[in-house]
Amino acid sequence: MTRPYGDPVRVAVIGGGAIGASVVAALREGRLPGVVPVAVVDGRSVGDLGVPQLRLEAALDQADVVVECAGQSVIAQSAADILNRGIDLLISSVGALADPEVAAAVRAAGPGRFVLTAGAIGGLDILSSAAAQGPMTRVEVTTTKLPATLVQPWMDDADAERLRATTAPVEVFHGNAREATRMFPRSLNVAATLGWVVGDFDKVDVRLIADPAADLTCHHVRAEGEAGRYSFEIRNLPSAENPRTSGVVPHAVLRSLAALVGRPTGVV
Ligand SMILES: NC(=O)C1=CN([C@@H]2O[C@H](COP(=O)(O)OP(=O)(O)OC[C@H]3O[C@@H](n4cnc5c(N)ncnc54)[C@H](OP(=O)(O)O)[C@@H]3O)[C@@H](O)[C@H]2O)C=CC1
Ligand SMILES: O=C([O-])CC(=O)C(=O)O
Repeated sequence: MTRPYGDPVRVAVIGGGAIGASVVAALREGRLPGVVPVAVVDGRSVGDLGVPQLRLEAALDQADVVVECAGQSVIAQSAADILNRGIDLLISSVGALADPEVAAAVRAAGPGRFVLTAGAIGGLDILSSAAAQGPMTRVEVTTTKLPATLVQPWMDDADAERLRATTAPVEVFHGNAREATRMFPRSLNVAATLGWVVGDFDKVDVRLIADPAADLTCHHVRAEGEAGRYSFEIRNLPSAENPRTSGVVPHAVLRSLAALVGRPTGVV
């Protein structure tokens, strides 16, 4: 969307939960000068976040940029439409792009631009550069979270209860990033982000561990290729609002938003 030089960048936030509410609050406090929140969109009432809660259509009428922090269905259902309207899109639910049809539709849409936030992890810059130098031969991530945060609607009651009650670490998933983010859509977007960065969701080997002692959420990334060998261990404090999500994620989203609107903060 074209806007006169110097006009504020208007942001609609989809998802007024742990990430979205923090992003709206930070923007209202002026964290990114010249970037203003104009609407929040959510399927349920989010209370008073200081901006109107609108339906998606009404929010898009007012927005230069959409920040998605709701869930993968929003990307599957609305990303192409948002981009086709010339609105830029920042994606948190990166796992949606592990579906080849969704990824193709998003890549083909425009003139709006889309970017993915690094979210809960880091090191994606060097992995992206390394994958550009030559194919990665090994990409692995082991994520460890509190058991209750990993219960899924597809689990039967007995399995869900066993998971909640576990007193020792237990592996709940081992497979590739495409399958990982489909089975744990609100917990393994990081695995999909690694897949996107190295250009192959199926190459990323993902282990998900439920650990009752995991006061910090851990993402241990190991990768190897022609360019070198990499290992990062990230330990994030879970969000107080939603322990499934790392507390740092809204700050990553704000950092990505700064870059998207052309005001990157230092290291990019
Ligand atoms: N890239 C990364 O590193 C990370 C990405 N994420 C992604 O961000 C998403 C949001 O995280 P978080 O803020 O912690 O989650 P929350 O559950 O706290 O908030 C999400 C909000 O979005 C709402 N919502 C869900 N689907 C839609 C929809 N189709 N339209 C409008 N509103 C919707 C939810 O409503 P309801 O509860 O009724 O569904 C909820 O109010 C996660 O689901 C995940 O996909 C999260 C963490 C890290
Ligand atoms: O916040 C995190 O640590 C990771 C997460 O939920 C996700 O990747 O979906």
